[in-house]
Amino acid sequence: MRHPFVKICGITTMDAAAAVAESGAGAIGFVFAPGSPREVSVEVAQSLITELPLSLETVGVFRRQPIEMVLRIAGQVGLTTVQLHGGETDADFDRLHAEGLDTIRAISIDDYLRLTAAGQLRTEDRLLIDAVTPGGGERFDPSRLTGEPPPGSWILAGGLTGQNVAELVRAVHPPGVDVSSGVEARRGVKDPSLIRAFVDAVRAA
Ligand SMILES: O=C(O)c1ccccc1N[C@@H]1O[C@H](COP(=O)(O)O)[C@@H](O)[C@H]1O
Repeated sequence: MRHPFVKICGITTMDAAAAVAESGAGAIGFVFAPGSPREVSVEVAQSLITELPLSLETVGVFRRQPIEMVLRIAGQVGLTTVQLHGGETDADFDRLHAEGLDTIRAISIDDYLRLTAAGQLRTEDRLLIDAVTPGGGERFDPSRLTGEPPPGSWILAGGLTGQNVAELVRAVHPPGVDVSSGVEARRGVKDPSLIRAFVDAVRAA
């Protein structure tokens, strides 16, 4: 069986970045959203990325920030991928693609179901489906997705941990999973052993 792709988000230190690289995860996320307990500076993200294997997808997470700023930071840091959490337009995604960036459109489960019912969901976007408050460790009932399986290589997020991810993978079969607060020793501080345990749990599912 093919295991889901794993993204570990909110990395701010070298020991956590090394744990992500060694764990076999497919992507590492850096949060540039002001006010987040995981916010990282351009300089720190640059220094972490230079130590990472080229095979790892490097994702910048942004929330309601101008697209010019997103593009500037992506270029400075050397990101492969941009994850947007609201305020973006379809034209913003087209612009990012034109600049050679991959994208992830983060969307709450409520908005996903609403847009799907209205026939307004862009099916070409790689979706990250989350609860309502990103990075808050909040979960949603995965059975809400079973009637409306998302298109493409979508990513399940929201309150995942090394304890619950295997059961969710078996129940929902997401192509990808994403974790942030569920691999933290305390708010905003990653625990390398929890990162490794999370990836191991996904592989054991
Ligand atoms: O982590 C944050 O503080 C954050 C801030 C702004 C936008 C997104 C943020 N986090 C994203 O939330 C999901 C799920 O996180 P969790 O596992 O429930 O804690 C993840 O994609 C983070 O990138």
